[in-house]
Amino acid sequence: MWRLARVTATSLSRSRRFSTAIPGPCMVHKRGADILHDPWFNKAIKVIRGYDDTGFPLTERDRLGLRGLLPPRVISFEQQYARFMESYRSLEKNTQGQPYGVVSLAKWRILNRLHDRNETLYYRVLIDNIKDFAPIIYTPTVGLVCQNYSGLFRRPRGMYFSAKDKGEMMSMIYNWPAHQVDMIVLTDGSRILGLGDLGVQGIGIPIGKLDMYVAAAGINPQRILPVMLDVGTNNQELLEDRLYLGLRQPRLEGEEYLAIVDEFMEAVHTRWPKAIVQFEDFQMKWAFETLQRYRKRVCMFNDDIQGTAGVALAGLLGSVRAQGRPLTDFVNQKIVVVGAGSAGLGVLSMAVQAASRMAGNSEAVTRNQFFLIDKDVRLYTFSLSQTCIEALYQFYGLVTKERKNLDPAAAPFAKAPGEIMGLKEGATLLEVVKKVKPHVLLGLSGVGGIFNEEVLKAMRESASTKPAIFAMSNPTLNAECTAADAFKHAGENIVFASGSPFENIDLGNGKVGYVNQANNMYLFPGIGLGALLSGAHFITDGMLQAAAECLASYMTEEEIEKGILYPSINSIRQITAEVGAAVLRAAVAEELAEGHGEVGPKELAHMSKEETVEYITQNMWFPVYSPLVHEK
Ligand SMILES: NC(=O)c1ccc[n+]([C@@H]2O[C@H](COP(=O)([O-])OP(=O)(O)OC[C@H]3O[C@@H](n4cnc5c(N)ncnc54)[C@H](O)[C@@H]3O)[C@@H](O)[C@H]2O)c1
Ligand SMILES: O=C(O)C[C@H](O)C(=O)O
Ligand SMILES: [Mg+2]
Repeated sequence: MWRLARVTATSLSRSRRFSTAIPGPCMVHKRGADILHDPWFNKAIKVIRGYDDTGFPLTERDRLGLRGLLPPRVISFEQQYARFMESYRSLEKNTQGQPYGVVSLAKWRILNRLHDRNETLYYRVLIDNIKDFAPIIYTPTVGLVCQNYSGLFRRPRGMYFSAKDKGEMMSMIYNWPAHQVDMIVLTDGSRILGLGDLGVQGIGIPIGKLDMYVAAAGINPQRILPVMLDVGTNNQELLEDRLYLGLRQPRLEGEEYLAIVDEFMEAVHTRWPKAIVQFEDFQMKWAFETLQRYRKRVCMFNDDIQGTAGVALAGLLGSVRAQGRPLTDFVNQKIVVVGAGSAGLGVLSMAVQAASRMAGNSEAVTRNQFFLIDKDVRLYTFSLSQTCIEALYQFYGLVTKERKNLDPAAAPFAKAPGEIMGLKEGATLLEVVKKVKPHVLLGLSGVGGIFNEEVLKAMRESASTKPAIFAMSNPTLNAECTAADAFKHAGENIVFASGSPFENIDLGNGKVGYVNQANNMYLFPGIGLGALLSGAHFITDGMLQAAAECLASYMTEEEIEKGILYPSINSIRQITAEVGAAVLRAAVAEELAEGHGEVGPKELAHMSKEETVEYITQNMWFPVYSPLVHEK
């Protein structure tokens, strides 16, 4: 089977290059066309011009029954790489000026075709060009892919467990060909980015997330598993779409729903007890419920709640540093959070914990600095002549304890009457920003454009010398505001971060408005990798806190001063190695680390921080062609 390619730690300085990996000989038990059709072993690629470029040396052709199945010319991996990149760049040129959706889907298709044919080359071009390709195989384009799923995927990826498979999952799980699985990303398609319920089409999210696990954390692509729990969909458009490939029924609810998740989790834990399970893009009520249900039974975490919380906390601490204030000044920051969903409440809960630890006071006291805005639905009755009309009125406003049907998960963050500076229950976002003058305005609402010109202008009166605008909703069109609008209306001295990537803004006179990507991609790969290599059976708040603190401390003073709160995506492998080390060392400190492979708990406990980073790095898979036959 495939061996982990070794990558020396020295190559993992903050520059990006990796030294050459030293592949071990790898036996393959397939022959002839079966090898060409297996993207894991295939060394041929099809470029746009339609002919095969092939990297199989003559020895392998003779010994693996490939002679005559390929054109005679053997070209190197580097030549194949250059050929693919040439095809990609010419696609970019030929589609210039076409609508964003057309261009990004065309780019996704050429990458997906390579993924289907030659995984080694696919992951190498992804790792080497992560800044260009992450927005295509991940956010924001992955949202478009999910919306157009039925017409896009050529080769099925991952596994699908549906409500019709009840009672069958324990046997189904053995249909997956890999004996070992390290990372599983699971969704039920109920809240795909800010696009809502996309049913079975949401499988694109686990696939994209796991591509980031391979690219950022060096998880071996033969040991990943994207999973869709298809429990139906409430998306009427999909139910009526004759091409829809999922169950044509409304979503399961209550115990029926949980029974499906339980059965899947039991099956996967039985076959791969050490696999890490990441829950992704579940609607809020199930996101919280499943996290509490499984986090003490399986090594799992919910990325939208916990991964996002860590990334946002790192950005909040960075925005304190950007004001030239000591980190402990975080407890004096006034923060407005728009969206009390799985992500928004996850962020609030981690931020309150961090602030109350810093201030040494109760979480109740600390909550004063946070203001939460979310939807409220009120029943109004009007009398019209003899008839009485009842109408449901939905609006978005400040969450206070006076709110009638307050979601229990949001209750801890509801303001008491005396804490709202004269504001009323349901005060609008603009009223809150004008009155509170917040240091930070953070959006996780899923609704594009709600940080409108008035709201952004009101942020000019912020109590902060560097007001922070975090428009974290995805994909791009769902961002609470664009980077250009933020710098234009809130002023040039803001710090800005968004969930989807925007280009930096040219402010004129040589000044640049730096745009950060506040996306959980900076943490989930390190959380998964650190938990995996630690051998811990659970992912604790302490491990997640360590991940967030590692990300928060990663940036240098000069980067922070420029308004750069997160690392460039080009250094995502370096930050992932450090986050993974922080998570592993937290597991050791909590005596949860049982080791991984030949490295036991004692060795882990004796590693210094630097040695832990190196250990993590040494275990990052890197794509190179391995010999498929022994030379002699
Ligand atoms: N940047 C990241 O890393 C990251 C991480 C997780 C989620 N997200 C994004 O955040 C968004 C929300 O994700 P979620 O899981 O919390 O979804 P969710 O559906 O659980 O929560 C969204 C919340 O926003 C509220 N809301 C909607 N419109 C609003 C408005 N105008 N004003 C105030 N509140 C409003 C809803 O009532 C709901 O409570 C999505 O777009 C998602 O893609 C980004
Ligand atoms: O998927 C992402 O880009 C981040 C996050 O998990 C989200 O749901 O938006
Ligand atoms: Mg998500």
